[in-house]
Amino acid sequence: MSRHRNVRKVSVVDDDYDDEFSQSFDEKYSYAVSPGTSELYLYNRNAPASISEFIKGKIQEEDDDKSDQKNKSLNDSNSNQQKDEDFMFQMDKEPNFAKSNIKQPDDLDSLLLNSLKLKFDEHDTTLIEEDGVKEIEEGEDGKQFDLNSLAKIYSSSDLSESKPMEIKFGLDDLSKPCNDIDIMSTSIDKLLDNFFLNNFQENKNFQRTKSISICEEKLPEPKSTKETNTFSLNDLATEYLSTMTPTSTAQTPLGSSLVDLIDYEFNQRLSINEDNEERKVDLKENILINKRDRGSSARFSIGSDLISSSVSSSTSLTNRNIENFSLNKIQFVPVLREHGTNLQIENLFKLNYDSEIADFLSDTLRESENESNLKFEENFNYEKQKLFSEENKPKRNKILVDLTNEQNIQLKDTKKPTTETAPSTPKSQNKPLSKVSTPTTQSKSLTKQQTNNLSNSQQKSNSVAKQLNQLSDLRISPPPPLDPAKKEKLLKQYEEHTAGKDVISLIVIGHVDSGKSTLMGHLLYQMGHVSDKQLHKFKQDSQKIGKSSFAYAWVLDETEEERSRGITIDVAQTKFETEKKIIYLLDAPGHKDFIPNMITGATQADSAILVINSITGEFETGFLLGGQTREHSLLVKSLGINQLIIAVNKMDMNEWSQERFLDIHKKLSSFLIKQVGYKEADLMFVPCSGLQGENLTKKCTNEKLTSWYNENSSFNSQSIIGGSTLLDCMNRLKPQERSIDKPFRFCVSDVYKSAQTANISISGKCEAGSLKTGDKILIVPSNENGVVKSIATNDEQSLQMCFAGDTVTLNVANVDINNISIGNFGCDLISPPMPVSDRIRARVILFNLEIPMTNGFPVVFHYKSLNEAAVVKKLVSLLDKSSGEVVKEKPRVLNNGQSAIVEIKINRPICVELYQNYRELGRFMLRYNGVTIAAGQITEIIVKNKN
Ligand SMILES: Nc1nc2c(ncn2[C@@H]2O[C@H](COP(=O)(O)OP(=O)(O)OP(=O)(O)O)[C@@H](O)[C@H]2O)c(=O)[nH]1
Repeated sequence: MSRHRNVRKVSVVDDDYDDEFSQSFDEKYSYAVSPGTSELYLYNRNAPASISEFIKGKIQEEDDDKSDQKNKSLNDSNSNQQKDEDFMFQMDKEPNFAKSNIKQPDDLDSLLLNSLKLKFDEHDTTLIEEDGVKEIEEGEDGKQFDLNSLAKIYSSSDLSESKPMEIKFGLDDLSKPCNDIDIMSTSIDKLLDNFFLNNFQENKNFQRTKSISICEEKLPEPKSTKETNTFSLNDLATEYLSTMTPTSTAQTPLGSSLVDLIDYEFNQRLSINEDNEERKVDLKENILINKRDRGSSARFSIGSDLISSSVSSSTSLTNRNIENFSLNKIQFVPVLREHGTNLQIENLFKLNYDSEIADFLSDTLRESENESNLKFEENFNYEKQKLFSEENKPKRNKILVDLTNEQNIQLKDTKKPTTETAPSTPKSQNKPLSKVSTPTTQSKSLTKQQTNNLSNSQQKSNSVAKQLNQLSDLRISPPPPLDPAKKEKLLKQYEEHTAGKDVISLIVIGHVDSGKSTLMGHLLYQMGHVSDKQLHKFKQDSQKIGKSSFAYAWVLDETEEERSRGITIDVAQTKFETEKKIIYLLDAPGHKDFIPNMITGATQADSAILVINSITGEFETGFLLGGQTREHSLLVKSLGINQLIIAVNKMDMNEWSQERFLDIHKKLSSFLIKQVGYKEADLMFVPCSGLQGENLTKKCTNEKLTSWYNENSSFNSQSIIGGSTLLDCMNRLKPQERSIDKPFRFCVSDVYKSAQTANISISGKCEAGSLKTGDKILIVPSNENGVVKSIATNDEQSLQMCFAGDTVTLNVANVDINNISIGNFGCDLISPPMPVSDRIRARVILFNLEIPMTNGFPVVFHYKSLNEAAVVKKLVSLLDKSSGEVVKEKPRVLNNGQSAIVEIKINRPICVELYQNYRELGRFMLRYNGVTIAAGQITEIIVKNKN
């Protein structure tokens, strides 16, 4: 269901992990306890300890770990510290202890300060007071606090009987023993609850159920609107709505469906009433109205005012699936999930701007496959059409050409592109369907409406006129060859850009828990991309939640949910260089629920490391039908990944057994060669242990391995080169062909407002061509155009140019974030832009089909970072698998293992390229019911004629 996914970046080079992590929380929330500690506490469900006891335990543990010097200084002041700690402890235990022991306010201040300083690890701290609230402030070298950096002391100044003293650790919560707290597994839940509860608490007596504090006196027992202590977001949202609109009679009942809530919300917000029939089309349209009318400042959400207030400007959509939260950037909007046929708001997810929600709703509703959803789709298109109409024409200086509509395009014979005058009025098209298969010499001019738009644009800017001129020459033709002199210059620039190294995107795949993240985390550590300090922290923190074996995996598994669950959810990406290569590493999730994420990652990769769990029984599980070893290798091959390193991992668990390694090699290479279609020369098997770090970057010294795995091994072959390390295998990967001399194509995987400037940051992969700072960029299909102000790698290295194969972030000026979304493409303004269509013909290979494919077969179309609902409209012809010749026209059904040409209708127009023009962009996957059923190559792009 999740359609757009982001490839999360991992700043493994960032030395200050704490700082980065703590910044993931909104400043509004004063985390006295570091997020990590709060999390530990919350996850430790069975611990009856109060938070303070828990923290003390933690500090004790940390103290135990500290260096000798530190211990010495701590020991020197041991008695005072002990006293302070005892005091804190007593204070938690006995509500009146503080009052009876502190005679003057200063006593308390100094006691607390000392006590907290102790926890601050000797950092420079001061106690400040503002509006009766005392707060510990960090000193010069701030941001280093591990614990309690914002411990607040409320109402303590007069110590009167009437005012209870309250020391808050973390978010303002009730003091509750841990096992009474209803804990949800994601921090986002907690933040959400606090968010709502903060706002409701005064009037509504909502109980705070999911965070922590220590109070000297308990707050009055809150009342709940339910028997239980927890509330669904629905309840809260409904409550919110009734709070915000007290005069309204249209109350939405508890447990309202999503539809009710949205309907209600938008009627309120947009003043849609009975009199305004035009606007009161239906709920779904309202969403789009919101999207377009309210601009980027408005967010579609229940309680959007409140939500907006806690939103920072540099937010970003990382994933539409609630499972895939990253805590790095916090923003709240509802996540929609299906419950049978009823859609309900169930949780939150973050989103960067409004247009995403419309897309998302569109997907969600469409996927539930009922009548109203189809209606929604129509409305969506209707709204989209309206966007391009004269009256709704945005005032900004941009090109508004709906290239998806053939009515807007006139085919004409002229070989010359039109000049800079306004394009001619279109002639009507009578062809029902015009297949714009490749290559074609037809070019297209624009409609009257477009002409007007273009004329306006021309008046405003000559350069835009030039761009429009280019657009009028749209055609799906092979990319024009580059002038030889320019090509030579470009290749020279590329050589400088890469310092003569090959650039390779490498995805790490394999069955769940095979050790992918651990292997890569350890490799990055050995290569110096993770500091000892970071690793120490990962080890400590993972140990605290009983997951010490995941310490290395935490290098790449950055999100709280990934760490607590011990699985990778989103694709994490990092970059490093070897002797011969510049490697973009993508760590994919192994769990079958996250295959769409894995596919998104794989679409960006050139080669793959398939990680195998060599433990007896484990390899077999991953390899059996339904295991991800099989599925992943089939998927990556279908996506055009032709080289595979097979890391036979966890060899420490079977005593580095030669027999086991060779057994796995035999079974797997046979499968990969015979069934998946790899050549033996493109496979490299390497034994290793990610956990022990053996045979990753350095030659293994363990005799159990070196005795049989060396240059003289009798079994050495094309796919086993004895003695090679994992890094050797990476260096041995063959260089990829890059379409550097083709027109620029940039697949958008993330969009967000730049934190530093008013520009928009667009992350993604440069699939073809090149781009330099100062170049203009056209985003399709919205035809948004802007100027590239800067280019940066994901480790924030600034670049003058990017080339095919690079994964970068473009900082673009003069574009509207609302008109750019994940899955869009960036093109240059020199060559014809990328074709946009909702209908293609493709050659597909079918596998995993549980039911035969017939006309009208519903699928999810996975193309680069997009997943779109689609339908296989026609089975055009059955092909001979090896020769590709047509065996049968119009087959009635297709089955597993067959190859065919099919026509696919995608639910909305998207940017696509023909396989023969751009191999990188001509491939896609089809999934049905959560299973990948086909891989395909786009052979024709069909433009629909509405006449
Ligand atoms: N003994 C041993 N254990 C390992 C090795 N590599 C990983 N593990 C353990 O296997 C478990 C899973 O490791 P991960 O790195 O999270 O596995 P993964 O494949 O990334 O998991 P997903 O991404 O969720 O599929 C952890 O407990 C690791 O410590 C190894 O080489 N030897």
